[in-house]
Amino acid sequence: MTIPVSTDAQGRLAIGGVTASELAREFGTPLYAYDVGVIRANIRAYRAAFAAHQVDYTVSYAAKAFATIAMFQVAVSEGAHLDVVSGGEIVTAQRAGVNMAHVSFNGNNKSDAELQLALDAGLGTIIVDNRFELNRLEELAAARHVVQDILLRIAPDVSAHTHEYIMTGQADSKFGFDVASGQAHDALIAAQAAPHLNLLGLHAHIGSQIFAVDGFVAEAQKLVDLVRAWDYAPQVLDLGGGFGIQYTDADTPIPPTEFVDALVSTIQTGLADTNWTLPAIWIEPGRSIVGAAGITLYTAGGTKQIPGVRTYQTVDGGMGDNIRPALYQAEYEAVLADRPHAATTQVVTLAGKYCESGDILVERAALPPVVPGDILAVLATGAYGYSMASHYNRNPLPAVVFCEDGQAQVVVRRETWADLVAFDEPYQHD
Ligand SMILES: Cc1ncc(COP(=O)(O)O)c(C=O)c1O
Ligand SMILES: N[C@@H](CCCC[NH3+])C(=O)O
Repeated sequence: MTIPVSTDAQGRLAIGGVTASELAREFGTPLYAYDVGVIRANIRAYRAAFAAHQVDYTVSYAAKAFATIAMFQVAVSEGAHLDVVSGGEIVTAQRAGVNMAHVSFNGNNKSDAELQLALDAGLGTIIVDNRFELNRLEELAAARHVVQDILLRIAPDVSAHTHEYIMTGQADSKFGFDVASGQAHDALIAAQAAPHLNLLGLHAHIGSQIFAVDGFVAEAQKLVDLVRAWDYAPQVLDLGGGFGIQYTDADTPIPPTEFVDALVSTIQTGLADTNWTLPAIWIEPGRSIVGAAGITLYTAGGTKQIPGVRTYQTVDGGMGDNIRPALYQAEYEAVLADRPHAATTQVVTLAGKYCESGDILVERAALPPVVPGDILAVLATGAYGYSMASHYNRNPLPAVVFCEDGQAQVVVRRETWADLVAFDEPYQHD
């Protein structure tokens, strides 16, 4: 195991000061358990990194990584703003009591209903992705006699080193205005001329789970070059999210200060010889705020040993609560909750309970002996686990519990089998 874990006085895995196996006993499994202190520390680290530069900045938590009322409350209590991508995330923010002026709205195909909700809710910034949306937003804002602050999302044509499906900044992307064809410049002119839109600046995002600082430097430089070429002094440059975290020993995470220092210095240096006010620098981290804070607890089921091939160790969850291994070949580490530091004696494949051969949580999990009923913990599942969960095979979604200072609180209740059929209507055909 390479990921550091906390333990209680008996050496058992602890989450926010609560013993993991006790969480499992009290709240059942599968269970998403979060150490709230880690979420707070991650937000503080980004904010401190910016504060050290004395620049105008905003750290917006990218809600898509894990969107619940409780999470939004914690994020804003630490001074983070929020970046949302759907009507559902906007309504969750409203229910969490988030100041809507601190919410930005991303997305490549926002519906009319979502844009209307955003305007009516008074969202601070809408990050306009394409020309269709720019025109539509102007019409909707005009109908309401409001002026909406916007950023233009630019496709920065930076190919980040990450899985193809989570790479978004290259030119051939469904996101943002293309620069080379002149679409981005046309959008700038149109946005500046739109009476009900107030252009604050530009946005870009290069992808997710990125470790190399150079991708972010290239992205910041692209935006700097662009605003210089356009002779346009932006009030805001938003560099998106995508900062990588450690899932296994193959990952070498970079501290927030390194990313932030590189972004700030690229923008400062790049604009040093202009007489412009330095734009506010915004970022939108999701995974690096919540990923390491979350652990999924499972109850071990039986094993299947195939001599000379492998041993499957089953658990009571799987691809319905964590689709990332099946979708991106994502890797995780697992520990036995009551003996996280015990010597490992076997390498098993941690398999879920879903009707799918690809329902594997950890391909090669080094573990001590496991017996049915043991609690297994998959580490660093806080981002894109719950938020990408599904009801596949009609399995209910697990509960989410927040742990802090030795206290545990359910913040999303466990679904029941009855919940699963609650929206179904019988078919009546005469
Ligand atoms: C526009 C935008 N901002 C922020 C994020 C958050 O990314 P991450 O969770 O990797 O920090 C994403 C997801 O990749 C995104 O598409
Ligand atoms: N959901 C992806 C990342 C995509 C981020 C959204 N643009 C993951 O689990 O890694």
